Amino acid sequence: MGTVPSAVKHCLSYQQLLREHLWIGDSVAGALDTAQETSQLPGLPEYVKIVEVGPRDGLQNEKVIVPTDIKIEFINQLSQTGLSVIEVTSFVSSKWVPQMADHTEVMKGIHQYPGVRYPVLTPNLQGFHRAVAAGATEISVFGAASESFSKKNINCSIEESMEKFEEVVKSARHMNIPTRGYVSCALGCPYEGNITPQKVTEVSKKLYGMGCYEISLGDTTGVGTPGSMKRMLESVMKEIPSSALAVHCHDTYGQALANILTALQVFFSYNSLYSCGVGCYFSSFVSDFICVPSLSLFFFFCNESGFQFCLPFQRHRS
Ligand SMILES: CC(C)(COP(=O)([O-])OP(=O)([O-])OC[C@H]1O[C@@H](n2cnc3c(N)ncnc32)[C@H](O)[C@@H]1OP(=O)([O-])[O-])[C@@H](O)C(=O)NCCC(=O)NCCSC(=O)C[C@@](C)(O)CC(=O)[O-]
Repeated sequence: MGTVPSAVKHCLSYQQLLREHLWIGDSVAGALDTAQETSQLPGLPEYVKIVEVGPRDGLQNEKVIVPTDIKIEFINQLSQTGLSVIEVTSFVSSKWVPQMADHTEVMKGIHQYPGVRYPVLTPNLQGFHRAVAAGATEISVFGAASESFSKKNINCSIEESMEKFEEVVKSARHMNIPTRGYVSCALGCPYEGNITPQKVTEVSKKLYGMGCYEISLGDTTGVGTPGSMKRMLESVMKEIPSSALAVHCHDTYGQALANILTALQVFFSYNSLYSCGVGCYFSSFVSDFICVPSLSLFFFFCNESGFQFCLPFQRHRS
């Protein structure tokens, strides 16, 4: 893809880039289009769903508070790119995550495009009720496979977190609100180091069992490798159908794409044998959009230096 910024390659397939002629001349695009559009790489999914989490996972780490209207504009522009799911914000404590203090304003302020879903993070019932009051129609609870990370992130043990999530999922179900579940530290923990695939499986199974429709397995600090990704997924897939799994790979050490490729291959091989559907996330680093919010969204991906965002994928097989 020549000089197309690498972060852009993370979010669009080459077919989509060519089809929409974003930077590439019509003649080149046309020539490649016919030959490549119909072909599918063997051993890889035909379709991948991207769930954009930049407005939440990216912005939550920004040191300078991003103005609410910029966040809303960012989300509105993302909505026009063809994404089907955009994670908007988190209903967490502003003492812990000041960047998300405007969750209600952001949720109420965005334009909700038809066909796009806008989930938000809710760690407990308090967050859930606030999210619903702000108009959220899909939520995510977020646990961890590491005790230390759970305590530092949401101030409770894994077991306590499961009790809180159970309440949230139950309330959500009564209101016909779908819930996703995150499992952080699926490939390693910043405090404990190695995390066993068995522990990831155990936590994932609990979240799935309580009613989360999809489990997103997070390589929170980007320490994963294709080998550890494969081992972890093979363990989790013994308990949870791959159609209900996603991966969320931070690109801290430049391994996200390799890890995602591995996840897609593992999901594909299982799907070929069994049923359908996969999911995976990846993240990248972006920096420019805050400075140039009025430009086309894709200009925002030019520099790989700023904050992080994640793009979950999901595949459907016919
Ligand atoms: C979980 C809590 C809220 C517990 O908060 P807490 O302080 O531990 O809990 P608490 O229940 O003892 O409550 C203490 C105070 O917090 C308030 N409170 C209680 N709940 C809420 C709420 N929902 N929203 C707003 N306020 C809340 C509550 O009202 C009370 O207020 P006070 O009486 O002191 O004034 C807190 O620890 C927190 O906000 N943590 C932040 C977690 C977070 O957002 N982390 C980053 C996202 S997770 C992530 O990035 C990983 C992921 C998903 O991306 C996947 C991956 O990469 O691996």
